[in-house]
Amino acid sequence: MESPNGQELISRRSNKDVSLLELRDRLAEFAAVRGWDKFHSPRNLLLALVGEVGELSEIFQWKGEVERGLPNWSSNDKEHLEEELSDVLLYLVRLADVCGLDLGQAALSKLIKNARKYPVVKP
Ligand SMILES: Nc1ccn([C@H]2C[C@H](O)[C@@H](COP(=O)(O)OP(=O)(O)OP(=O)(O)O)O2)c(=O)n1
Repeated sequence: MESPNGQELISRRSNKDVSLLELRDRLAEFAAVRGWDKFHSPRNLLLALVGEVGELSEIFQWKGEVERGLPNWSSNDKEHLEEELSDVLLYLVRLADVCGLDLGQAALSKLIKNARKYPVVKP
């Protein structure tokens, strides 16, 4: 079967909330069925993550300040950005998983810690 193109992938999207646990499990399966589990060590995943952050940075490099919502970007440029953001997220989720950590719970705890550190200052 032919692999779907970008437009087909976008039209298949639903409004269903995507959980970190679902991404974690889909990534684990993706690696397992390809025999890539052995390559997904914490260090390798960290390096892959940093590489993808570099690719993400290239999109913004030399552009000057960019308006929120990217009103002047083409759909191709937005799709490219979505892909690089996704690569970063996917490697991050996978890294947390192979480290045996629950990223969603950790992020919630960190948000609470941040709120305590930076209390709301009323004018
Ligand atoms: N050993 C690997 C290789 C890839 N991936 C997955 C995670 C990323 O979402 C994506 C990264 O794929 P590529 O290395 O092909 O990177 P790009 O998609 O960015 O391609 P390119 O670097 O050609 O732009 O594939 C993975 O899980 N494990």
